Amino acid sequence: MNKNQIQIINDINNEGEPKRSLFSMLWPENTSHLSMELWLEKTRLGLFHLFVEGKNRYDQSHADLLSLLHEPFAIAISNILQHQEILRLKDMLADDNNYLRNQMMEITGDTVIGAEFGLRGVMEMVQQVALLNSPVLLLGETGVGKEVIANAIHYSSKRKNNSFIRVNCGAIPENLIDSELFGHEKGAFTGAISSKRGRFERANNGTIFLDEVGELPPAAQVRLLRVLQQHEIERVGGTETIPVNVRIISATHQNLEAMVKSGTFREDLFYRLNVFPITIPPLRHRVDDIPALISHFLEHKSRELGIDNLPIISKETMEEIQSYYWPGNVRELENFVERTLIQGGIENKIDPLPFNKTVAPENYIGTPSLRPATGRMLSMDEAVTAHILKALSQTGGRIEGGKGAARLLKINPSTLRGRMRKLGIPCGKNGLATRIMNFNKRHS
Ligand SMILES: Nc1ncnc2c1ncn2[C@@H]1O[C@H](COP(=O)(O)OP(=O)(O)OP(=O)(O)O)[C@@H](O)[C@H]1O
Repeated sequence: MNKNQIQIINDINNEGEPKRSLFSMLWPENTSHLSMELWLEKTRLGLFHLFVEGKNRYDQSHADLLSLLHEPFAIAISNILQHQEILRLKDMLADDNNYLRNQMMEITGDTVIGAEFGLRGVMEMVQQVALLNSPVLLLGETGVGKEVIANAIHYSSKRKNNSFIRVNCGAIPENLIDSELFGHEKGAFTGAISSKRGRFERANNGTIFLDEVGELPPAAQVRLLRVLQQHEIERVGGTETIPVNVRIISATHQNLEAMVKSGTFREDLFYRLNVFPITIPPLRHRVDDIPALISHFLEHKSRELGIDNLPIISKETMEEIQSYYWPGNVRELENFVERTLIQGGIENKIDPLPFNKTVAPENYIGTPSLRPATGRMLSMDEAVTAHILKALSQTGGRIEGGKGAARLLKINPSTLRGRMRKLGIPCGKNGLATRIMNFNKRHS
């Protein structure tokens, strides 16, 4: 260090202002001082000050001795400051984490629309499995709410105060999957300028959500299986094994069983993931949830877009919306609400639907409602008719066979036909479709 940075003051009265006034405020007049500035690289860390009673007590030899202590003192002070900064950042991070977790709870955990109606069965299964550590496999078409349900499981589990880490298995390039999932050490490959924790390590003590798990390439399937069996990972380029305690929720819109048969998905991995499968029904099979979903999205989206007046939806428009096929499920409905708000929200009304109903497959015949619009009780015949029509709509009008309505209703196909005749439900598809539409009009 530069010796000039140590100052010897043997008599305060020889110093100029404001130093003299400052020193006389802090120390008695009859004192000598050694003052050393502490620097680390180009950062001034502070001032180290020694004083002793009596004038003319210090000389250059004392200054030289003190200068030997400059580096250790500067390093010690710098460490203390860095430690304090780490503690401050840690507190800040914990606060941020809490805040974000609460936000997540608000967005997802608390807002599973349809939890009491169309998703009731799903939510019952969520409650059964949430507190256990068993892997869960969420099945369902795109946009049905698999991630929403994964969140609900995590936030109802004992792991809710730890991380929920989502991995979109289909969105990570194949050569980066290992490093993304398991992390890497510095220098493991070109571009690995520092070591990095993978998603499994980040999810430790929490939950990892493997979305689109059917998209995992074969090599990554093998490594995932090893983690599931051994509960430990190895970073890319690392030699140590790191234990991880992670709950696995996976999801797919694909038919994994068919993929196992065709050899594109490992059978052993399938059985490990498929411990507790939950199938989330498509939106067209729970049309009674649509009004609640629409008001939920209207409220959220209008807040986001800064639109104050919520549009009023007429009964006819709601019926039209409910009879649509919704191939993109809840996500499509959410986008539809946003688009409608942007286009017509200011006029305070929902314009005629901008979509084309003909996208529904030929055998789609709509889903009847069991809820009478007027609030009156349905007669027994009406309720049975609605129930049969609902089953038929789920089976695409099919009565017989493994995927037929009779199997769904646990009765003989001939008994079902008899009941349908008695209740005036036509058996041919065209007549059936009209019947359901009419029924919906009367009872939705
Ligand atoms: N029951 C629900 N209540 C409230 N919002 C929902 C519900 N289901 C889905 N959503 C919303 O719909 C959108 C799509 O849901 P999500 O991403 O969970 O579907 P997904 O099945 O995981 O889709 P993908 O198969 O494409 O990954 C999200 O914005 C989500 O918040």
